[in-house]
Amino acid sequence: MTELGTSPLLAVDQLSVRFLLGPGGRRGIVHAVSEVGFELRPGQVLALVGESGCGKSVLAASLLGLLPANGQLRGAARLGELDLLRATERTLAAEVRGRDVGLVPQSAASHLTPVRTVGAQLVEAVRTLRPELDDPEAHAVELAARAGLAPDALRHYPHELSGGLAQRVAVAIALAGEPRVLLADEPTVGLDRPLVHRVVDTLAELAAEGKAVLLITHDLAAARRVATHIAVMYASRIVELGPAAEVLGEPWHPYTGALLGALPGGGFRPIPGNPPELTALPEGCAFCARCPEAPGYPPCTGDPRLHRYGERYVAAHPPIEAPRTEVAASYAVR
Ligand SMILES: Nc1ncnc2c1ncn2[C@@H]1O[C@H](COP(=O)(O)OP(=O)(O)OP(=O)(O)O)[C@@H](O)[C@H]1O
Ligand code: NI
Repeated sequence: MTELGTSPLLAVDQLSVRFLLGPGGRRGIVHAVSEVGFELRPGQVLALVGESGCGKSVLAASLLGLLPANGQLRGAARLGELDLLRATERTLAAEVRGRDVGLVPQSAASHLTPVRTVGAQLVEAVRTLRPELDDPEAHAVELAARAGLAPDALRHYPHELSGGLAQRVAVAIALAGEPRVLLADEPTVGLDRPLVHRVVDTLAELAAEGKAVLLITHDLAAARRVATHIAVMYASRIVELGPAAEVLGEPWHPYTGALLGALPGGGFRPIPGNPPELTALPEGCAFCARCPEAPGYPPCTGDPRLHRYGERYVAAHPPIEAPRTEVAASYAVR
């Protein structure tokens, strides 16, 4: 696991994103991300899980300066020494996106040019991002190997590749700028289980080499396979955060438990009802309206902020034997 004292590559604190609907927000305000905090250190794979629309992609976009024009940001986010939320577009484009932060997009094939081989596209990424290298072709083959691709795959056009191979091409391209952080937004959507495993295993290997990975996914089974840490997001907030084995082994927030119950191993029990509208979030714990345990045990305090208990953080639902209740001032993932 992580060595203590390693400083975070990415540190997010109290980050909120609002979208104004209509001029001045007169038609409503979407609370897409609320007071989110986490830290990401070398060697960690942090899986950000939660149902569709809870704010995962908006959170990722906000870190990279890719929010739509009606988005408003508050809080703090640092990439090493760089203040991401105050960085200029020029800095974000030149130093962050594709460089310090490698992006593995959803449906990779659609981000590739159909008329050129994937090898040519990978070599071009190397030429652009590593102009100092004498032999970009050789480096492209090396990157492909690190992403689990045989050199032969590079001769193909995107449409000739399976979804799993296309995702690995995307991983290879994301590695071209030697990023310290990899951000993968639903990299396994539409893949069958063995391919899901191969893609996420590749991400885990990169973390083991010292990179930090933020894996955004609906897929708790994939998260269970490779994540060192889990952040569970519901209706714009992180409701639970901690070491993956502990959070998945003994979820404290009933939403985490409900997500696990919807897996094959949990009996495929769907979560009844729908998440609240992000334009009209309730006060307090947003999950209460759907909660199988409400009113129940552990009792819901209704406080939607994360509270810290040792290495774990949970909102609204203190563990049964809570040693101490303290609002998390920061979100050190240890
Ligand atoms: N420009 C925008 N204006 C208003 N609302 C927006 C805008 N962009 C995104 N949203 C809303 O923000 C919320 C969060 O969306 P987001 O894409 O982050 O969800 P997600 O968790 O990534 O879902 P999925 O798993 O389906 O990708 C959604 O309700 C979405 O409709
Ligand atoms: Ni998304």
